[in-house]
Amino acid sequence: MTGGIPSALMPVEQALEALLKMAEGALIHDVESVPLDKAGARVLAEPLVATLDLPPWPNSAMDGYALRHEDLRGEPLKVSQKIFAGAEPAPLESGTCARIFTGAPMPENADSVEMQEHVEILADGRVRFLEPVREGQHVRPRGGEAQTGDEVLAAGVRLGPIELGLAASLGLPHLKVVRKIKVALLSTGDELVDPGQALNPGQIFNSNRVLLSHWLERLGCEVIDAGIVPDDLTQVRACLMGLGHADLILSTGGVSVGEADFLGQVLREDGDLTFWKLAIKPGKPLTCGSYRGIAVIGLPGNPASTLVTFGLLARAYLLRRMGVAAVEPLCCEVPAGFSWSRAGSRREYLRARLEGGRAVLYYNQSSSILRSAAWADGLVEIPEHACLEEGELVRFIPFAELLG
Ligand SMILES: Nc1nc2c(c(=O)[nH]1)N[C@H]1C(S)=C(S)[C@@H](COP(=O)(O)OP(=O)(O)OC[C@H]3O[C@@H](n4cnc5c(N)ncnc54)[C@H](O)[C@@H]3O)O[C@H]1N2
Ligand code: MOO
Repeated sequence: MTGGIPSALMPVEQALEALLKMAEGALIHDVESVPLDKAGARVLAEPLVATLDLPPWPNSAMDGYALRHEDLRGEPLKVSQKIFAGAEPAPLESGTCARIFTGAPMPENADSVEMQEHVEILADGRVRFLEPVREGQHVRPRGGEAQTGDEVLAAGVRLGPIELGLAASLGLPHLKVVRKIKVALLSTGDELVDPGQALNPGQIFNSNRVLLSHWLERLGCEVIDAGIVPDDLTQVRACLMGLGHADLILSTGGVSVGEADFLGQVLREDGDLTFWKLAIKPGKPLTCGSYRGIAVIGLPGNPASTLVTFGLLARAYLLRRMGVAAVEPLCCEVPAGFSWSRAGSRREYLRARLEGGRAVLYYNQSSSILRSAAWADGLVEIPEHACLEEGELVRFIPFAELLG
């Protein structure tokens, strides 16, 4: 549909598919090595392969006594050594046990551990085992978590606290990650001023810029602040021309049909339009294409429209460009704590909170209201042309999934 103006609204899945295809055609291939403590939110560029066995030696899972199972013949055992975590134990003398603590290496010849709560210490210091001991119990075997050569994380995984902890457990000080995608962030609108400036008649504070720049950083993007551009065709065009060093131009506002909506006009007239106008509420005028070879996503300016279209569509595009496979948020189905009789032709995303396991709606779902999202835990999806009875299951997409 490049260059044309669509008459029908594009379904959300189709727009997502088009965005992911665009992203796959322009994957970021540059790789850099970053220290572990700077690797949060980055995307792993190559599989993470274990360079050692984890754990590197068998060790005790309990505070207690290490023994050789065949030495248990009903008689108490003498304690021949004490082994703390970090120690290098001597081989276990036959017919004895070793005092051992959680995480301490098992001595050679020992194959089982009994927890200290299940033994009795006799007056002469020997240990009587009060419960049957299963051979191998409470021993964490060498390589039980990973063996040398195992792929523990795939390329394209996003590095969060868990993945970084895993890399640290393998002793890796640096990780190879995909270069951050450079996103030029642009706000359009004569009415906008940034917080800290005086608010003159007719003006409003620019909330989209801060919302998106923090969000982009959480997603591992590099933000290029392209400022606020007035509603002026020449200036919008000049601004886009000046952003040729970005991987993506992400704008808000100016994509609807008003006389001052120039972002969309520039893209339609002298860029390449991939799509415009989706069957989504809020967010209908979402515009996507490229300008002089640079990808452009034009989010609608209303704050809740910006939030929904960025969270459901632009986020997936950005992650996929950095090679992330899993770009869809995990969602669940919950009973609706409301009924819905306004079947619409656009798929609707309502800001909702979970209360007693049910989704309840913020009382004002206007796309101009950001407070609704601050109140909510996530978005409830109402399919096109659907009505709902209270208690029916609805799809719920937690903000926690979208924001990270
Ligand atoms: N005749 C029609 N009018 C509108 C339609 C339509 O189909 N026909 N669509 C409406 C829908 S839906 C949306 S969404 C908006 C989107 O308009 P734009 O993307 O062109 O955005 P603007 O007109 O520039 O702004 C909309 C609204 O949002 C405020 N805004 C803009 N930028 C920011 C910002 N950075 N921070 C905070 N608030 C911002 C702006 O002041 C407007 O109130 O169009 C409808 N109109
Ligand atoms: O799509 Mo608009 O975002 O309904 O307000």
